[in-house]
Amino acid sequence: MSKSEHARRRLETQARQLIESTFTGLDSLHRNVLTGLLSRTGAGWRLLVKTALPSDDGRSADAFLIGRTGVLALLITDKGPDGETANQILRQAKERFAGIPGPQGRSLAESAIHLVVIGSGAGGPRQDGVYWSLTESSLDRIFRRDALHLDGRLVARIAEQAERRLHGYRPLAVRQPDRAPEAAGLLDAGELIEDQLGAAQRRPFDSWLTFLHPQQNAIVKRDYSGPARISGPAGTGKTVVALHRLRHLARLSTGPLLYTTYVRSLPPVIKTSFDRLAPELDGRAEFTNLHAWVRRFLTEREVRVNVDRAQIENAFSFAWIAHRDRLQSIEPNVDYWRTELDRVIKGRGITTLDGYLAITRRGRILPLNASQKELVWGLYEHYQRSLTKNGAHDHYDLIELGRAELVRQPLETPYAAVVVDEVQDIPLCGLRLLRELAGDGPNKLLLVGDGQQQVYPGGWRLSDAGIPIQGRGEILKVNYRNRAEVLTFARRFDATNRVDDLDGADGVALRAAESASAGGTTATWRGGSRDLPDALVGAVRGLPVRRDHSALIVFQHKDLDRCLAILRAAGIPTLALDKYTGETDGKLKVGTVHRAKGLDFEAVLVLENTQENGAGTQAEEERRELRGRQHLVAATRARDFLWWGVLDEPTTE
Ligand SMILES: Nc1ncnc2c1ncn2[C@@H]1O[C@H](COP(=O)(O)OP(=O)(O)OP(=O)(O)O)[C@@H](O)[C@H]1O
Repeated sequence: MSKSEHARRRLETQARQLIESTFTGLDSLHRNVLTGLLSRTGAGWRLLVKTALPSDDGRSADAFLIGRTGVLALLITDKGPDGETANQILRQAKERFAGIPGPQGRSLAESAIHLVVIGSGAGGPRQDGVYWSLTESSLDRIFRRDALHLDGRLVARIAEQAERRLHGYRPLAVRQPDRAPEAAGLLDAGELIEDQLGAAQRRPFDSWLTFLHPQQNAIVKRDYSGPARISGPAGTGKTVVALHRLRHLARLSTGPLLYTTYVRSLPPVIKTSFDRLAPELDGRAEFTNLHAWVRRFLTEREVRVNVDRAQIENAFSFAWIAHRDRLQSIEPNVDYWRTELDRVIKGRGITTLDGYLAITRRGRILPLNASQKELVWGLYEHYQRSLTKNGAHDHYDLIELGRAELVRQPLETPYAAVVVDEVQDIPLCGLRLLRELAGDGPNKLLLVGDGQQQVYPGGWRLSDAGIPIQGRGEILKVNYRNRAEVLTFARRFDATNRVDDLDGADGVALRAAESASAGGTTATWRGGSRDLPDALVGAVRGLPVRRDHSALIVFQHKDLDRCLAILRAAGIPTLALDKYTGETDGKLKVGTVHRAKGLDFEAVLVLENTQENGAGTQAEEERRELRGRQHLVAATRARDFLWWGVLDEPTTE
């Protein structure tokens, strides 16, 4: 028998003896479960057991377990409680625990308190939405390492308060006789090592799963009579609040839930976080990007779509060849007109020249008069004709087809709640579809975003999509992600004169965000392409945190290819951000800023290429502004360490 197995058995024996001497007449289920839980107190878990056991009213928790997964109210029974009883037990638990003060002005969030019902296993583990259902044999799932997110000090802080607040419960603990009391009191050996590793930066765990700022907490629970919006600068916990709220709404409803966004890479990572926050909701919430959702929906409805990149590119090329002479005299850059077509005309769902003549082209610097707009319209018509002739659709057509189908026949089982993250990058037609999908009902639609982080050009206001927010707009201001030095660095990209709250009113810029975490490190490099390999490889090898908690972010595909070749030659393993799901795998994450949106990493390396920062036409002016926002997004992905490289030599290869 291994040493650790031996130690475990000893703790179990101690635990069994203690349970048997403390409670008489317990049934075997209670005895076994309490023994299993109590033996974990030797590794730092805190257990409080109802003194009245075995007499049981079934209307309050049998025990509370506090540990690195947060706070669990436990009911040990073979008969799962009905919804009303479960809610009552959970409510009681929340009353006792919620508001326990935590670090940085935060407090224990109601939504972080779990109800776990443990039975003998007849029905197998089951997720119910209100409670997490486990069996004696699946009890270990509570202690899974991927669910841990609090450090020992926070556990001790909650437990201390809990002991004061809980009447009718007694703390029980066992301890390894041969271990130093201070170590045995908090963590097991593996956890201790992990704690020491993390101590270097002292933010090793995701305490957002448990502690929220009072303002964040209020938004989680607020009752909105219609669509609501959360905005605020980078790293202020908008997504964190949205996830807690999704969980809160799930407990109050029965239907499916949807989290969606424009970016493909974000939903899988957010799903991993949500599964940790709400294990009891397994499968009830769907995490998918907007286009993937629409594709699946149209397939289910047997609506034929044909989105083919080559056909889209061909259609545009032919239209451009036919119209470029007229358009280049207004603005020579083809990308400018492509953006006009995509984000202004198609993205806003405009299908007539009159419609185009009537709109204000928000976010576009170059003014166009009516006759110039007519020239652009020629380009659009040519493009659209080519697509139609070939039976092809572009991504905007896909969204419009989805919306038309929803209008024709709404979903059979509507979503209980829809959360739209990074909403600033969703085209207007996408917003209209989402409104159709969620409806205007109370608490149905939550839009989360920050105009300052828009990485795709083109602009709208929520009112353009017919989404009424009046009085239901929230702004978060405390930045929890970026340590002070990183935040100060990122602020150099905050050149915006005015930040919109997504609906035409004033928002809050990054420069006005309050910083919650001191410290942090930044480093810079500037040089030519010949020196880049040494600089980049040196920066990766010198990262002060684990490589798989770090990312390299660039702004163009050609820089991505260049960096990947350098890293490959140096034998540094990488994972494309497109494939990242939030799991740790030993690899450096690599991708463009478009794939890094909404994510965060302990360390971030950014490579900027000055060739991109051209000067001259108004199109370039607009692109420079966009690039500034992209730089801001890239810099604010870093929690503790930011390396900013500037490549400023014309490439020779
Ligand atoms: N209440 C909290 N307690 C601890 N950390 C928090 C809290 N809220 C947010 N954070 C930290 O800040 C990070 C950023 O949160 P989140 O992604 O929700 O911000 P955001 O406003 O959506 O950012 P962005 O707009 O830049 O994507 C989280 O990963 C977490 O580390």
